[in-house]
Amino acid sequence: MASPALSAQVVDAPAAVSAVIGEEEPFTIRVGTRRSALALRQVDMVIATLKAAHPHVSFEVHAMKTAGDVDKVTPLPEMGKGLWTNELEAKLGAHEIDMVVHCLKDMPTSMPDGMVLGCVTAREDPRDVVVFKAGHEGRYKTLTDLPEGAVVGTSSVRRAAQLRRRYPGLVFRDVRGNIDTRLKKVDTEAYDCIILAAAGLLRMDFHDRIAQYLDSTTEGGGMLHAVGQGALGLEVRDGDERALKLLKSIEDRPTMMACYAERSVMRMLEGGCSVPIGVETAWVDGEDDAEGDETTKKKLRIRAVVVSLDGKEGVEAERTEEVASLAQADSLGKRVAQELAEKGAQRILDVINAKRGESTGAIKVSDSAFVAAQVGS
Ligand SMILES: NCc1[nH]cc(CCC(=O)O)c1CC(=O)O
Repeated sequence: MASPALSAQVVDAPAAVSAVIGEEEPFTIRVGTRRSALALRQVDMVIATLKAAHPHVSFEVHAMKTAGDVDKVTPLPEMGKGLWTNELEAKLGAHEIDMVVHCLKDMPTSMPDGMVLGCVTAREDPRDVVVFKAGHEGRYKTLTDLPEGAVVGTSSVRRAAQLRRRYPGLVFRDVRGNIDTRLKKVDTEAYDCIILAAAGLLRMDFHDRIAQYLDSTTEGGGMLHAVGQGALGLEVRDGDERALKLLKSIEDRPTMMACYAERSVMRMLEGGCSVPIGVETAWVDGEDDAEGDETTKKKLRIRAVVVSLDGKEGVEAERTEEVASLAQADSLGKRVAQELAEKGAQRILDVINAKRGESTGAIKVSDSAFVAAQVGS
């Protein structure tokens, strides 16, 4: 990516010079986004990065509400897939916009026909965090400090189920709404703390509300974050080469590969509905070879867990492999899903499906599902 200083020089150059150095014709990209403060902040960040690298391109923000923004009552797992994305994708398909900036974690793991995940940008901290009620911070530093019966706000089955497993004395209660709403609710309603993604809080400058970061190494019982959490996914129409080329310049390849692996695990395990699955990926040093550090291959380590709704059962898997392409990231994810299935994830998913009834469709991890999964979809 060009540095902002270099880009500024290109902008200031006379037209003739621009032509000589191959500067392109100006054009406009219409960028779709949700209307929440976080979504708008994210779209601003993406546009700022794109503009720095491509000063000849203009950007227009088209903000709109999605089903997830409108219906704040129906439990999330019952709202089906694409509750944060469908309306935006319809506009993209109708050529009313050219690109959508999503929280990658809100994007279904299979892309609709005619759309592609053009790129994933640099990831914010992917971890979940604990935010205590204002005034509680003095008394409690971590979840372990909370007394029996303390109320934890989260509407995420993944979060509640993992934490129930580690902290059976805590009570879990739904909390919905944008970040501001949830922070207000923890302060004023009957919650002792809430669990949120670090990424949203950090992007909205609420650093000071973060009391504890939760990950697999958390003392007293950690948890794994959502697939794609903390990353932004930029979606465009398949075949829109101009937009795709633009996105390539701001892609973060290691993040994109890690997220492909995470999404692949989830895609293999889900059927008609969402699965309480946590993941954690890291690039770790591979074997040193004779050439020394320069050629040391980085390996991708992925941990994953599938938990039962009551938190009583959990199936975990971990693999570390060399990954140098999106297809390899995808296969790593499939192997992790296969391992989870072999260890009993299917039993947990069957119970969840039975509870949710027939409307959501059954989850089945079968060999045919593995074969049918599209690499890179
Ligand atoms: N719709 C929920 C949602 N989608 C993305 C984020 C956080 C930001 C991110 O993961 O990139 C959140 C809020 C939360 O989980 O606390």
